[in-house]
Amino acid sequence: MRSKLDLELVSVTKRYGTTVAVNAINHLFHHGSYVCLLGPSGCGKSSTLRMIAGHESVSEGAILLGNTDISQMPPARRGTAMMFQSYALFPHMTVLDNVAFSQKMKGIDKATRHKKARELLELVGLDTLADRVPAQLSGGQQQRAALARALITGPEVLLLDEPLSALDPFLRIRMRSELKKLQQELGITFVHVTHGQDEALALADEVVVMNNAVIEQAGPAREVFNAPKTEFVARFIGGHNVIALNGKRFALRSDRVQIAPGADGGLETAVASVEYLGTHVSLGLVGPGDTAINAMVPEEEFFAKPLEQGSQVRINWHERDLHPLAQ
Ligand SMILES: Nc1ncnc2c1ncn2[C@@H]1O[C@H](COP(=O)(O)OP(=O)(O)OP(=O)(O)O)[C@@H](O)[C@H]1O
Repeated sequence: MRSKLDLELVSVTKRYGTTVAVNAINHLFHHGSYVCLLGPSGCGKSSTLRMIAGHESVSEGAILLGNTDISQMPPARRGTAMMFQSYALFPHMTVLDNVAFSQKMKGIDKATRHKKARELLELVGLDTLADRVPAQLSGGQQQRAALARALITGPEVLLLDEPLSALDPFLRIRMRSELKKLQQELGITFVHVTHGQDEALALADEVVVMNNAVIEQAGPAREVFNAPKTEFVARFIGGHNVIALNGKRFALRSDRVQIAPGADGGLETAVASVEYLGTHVSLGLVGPGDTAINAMVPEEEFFAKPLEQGSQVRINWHERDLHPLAQ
């Protein structure tokens, strides 16, 4: 069902000179959903986000928020707000003034804008640090300040360009759950650009996988992971093998590869590498025609019958775990 605040891209193209960064993409972002734009470097994710924000012009096509074409509007009037990778906080201003900045530009009086800024700082848990300058904040706190600053305009769509990339791995995982919680509390749309597959799967109600300036596949995180449609998606989303059988190509999840020494059927492979990963052991296998196959074996199962580099092992799978890929 469509809502009045859905965001829609209609045949949106971005050209920089002769480079086509985004090629006639169509997509409907449902209001109130957490969407991750996922793809390798240079696939057009940031250009897409910047066009939605109004920081980059649209070469062709339209961007609709509800029934309004926002593609020619100035950024501040669109109903969108952007949080940048570097947070872009003003170093000489207090956190409170950073958050209140856009309200100051609108000519809103000091008492009103500070009251609003304090509300936002409370929302992100920074109310006690309002009088500090950005250099006196940790990476995670700077990120929250940047979030509060973006949210003060009351956007219907928050655009986040690699918001977690500046954080160390531990903090990244903590902040990503905070982002999700915040999105759920606010009930607005978050569009989050990342090249991290784990991040997209952990956060997104919908994952939009881009490649070479187009959307290769979009859908709920589980659907994209369990049924990748193309070889690119299967490889990029991770955790899959691409195998050729009878002239067709299939995706097969690494954790669905069964290690069945001595069993009939399946494929005969050689163990090229063994990596202990805690919950699983990752086996690098080489099958007929030098096909590389990865098997993720639960650690208990592996250590019940350990294998070594150079061992021969027969692998198998259920027919239902083979997903045909577009040729
Ligand atoms: N201002 C620009 N001028 C010229 N070409 C650009 C400009 N910005 C981006 N491009 C090109 O457009 C293509 C898409 O870039 P974009 O930044 O949208 O990709 P991305 O998927 O966000 O990549 P990354 O993950 O590296 O940020 C690339 O080929 C890039 O070199």
